[in-house]
Amino acid sequence: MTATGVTVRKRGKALLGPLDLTIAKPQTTVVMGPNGSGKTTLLRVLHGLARLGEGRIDWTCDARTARAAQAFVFQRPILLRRSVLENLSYPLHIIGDPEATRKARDWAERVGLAPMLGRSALSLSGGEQQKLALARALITDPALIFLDEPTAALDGHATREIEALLSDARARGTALMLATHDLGQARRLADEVVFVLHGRAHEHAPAPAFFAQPASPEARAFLKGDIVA
Ligand SMILES: Nc1ncnc2c1ncn2[C@@H]1O[C@H](COP(=O)(O)OP(=O)(O)OP(=O)(O)O)[C@@H](O)[C@H]1O
Repeated sequence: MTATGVTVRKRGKALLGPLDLTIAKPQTTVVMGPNGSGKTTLLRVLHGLARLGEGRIDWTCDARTARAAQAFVFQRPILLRRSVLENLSYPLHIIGDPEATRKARDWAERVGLAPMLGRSALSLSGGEQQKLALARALITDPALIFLDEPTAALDGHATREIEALLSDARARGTALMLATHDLGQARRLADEVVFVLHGRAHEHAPAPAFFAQPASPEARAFLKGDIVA
């Protein structure tokens, strides 16, 4: 994926950009940066949820095909007012997969939601809901998943479970693009880091290099926990 001169505006105000970014291979790209720097807007515009102002976003295939092979997981899971089973099988039913129900049961087993298949998704705990949202994103075997602060509202146990699912997905070749405020999570999961500041990709580096020796004073300050404005 290559983003060139990407901007997003809302009522004339620049929310993002101009931003240039190339993600070369399936890996875990962690997007970090201060509040309001544009992390969410970046994920949204790449996935087509925010309207592109100027610039272009090129995928290795056409944009429609690329986006059909992507999923987006939000901080607060957006679930159907239906059972866990129906939520899980929904993306497969949409594409007419005859094995939708069997695959949904398999995934429920994998993520520990098998005993809750018949329950309303909205009756689950926050951690269970996020596991469900993630399993529903993974069930179609997407090429790329965007995750916007997926564990920000969760406790340590639920966070660990979500991170294990993300590591599994990554090991199976799914690319992940994850915005997080959690420095520990970034260190645990990132192959590379995009540090966003004032709507631009201020730094983009392999994770070990970024954490050991960030290039800019702003990234150094951010990693130290200083306030970066
Ligand atoms: N719908 C909107 N209308 C107007 N301004 C918006 C809207 N969404 C985001 N913004 C503004 O765009 C800028 C980028 O916001 P964005 O949510 O992408 O940042 P972020 O890095 O994800 O922030 P946070 O870490 O606080 O979630 C901010 O200045 C924000 O106030």
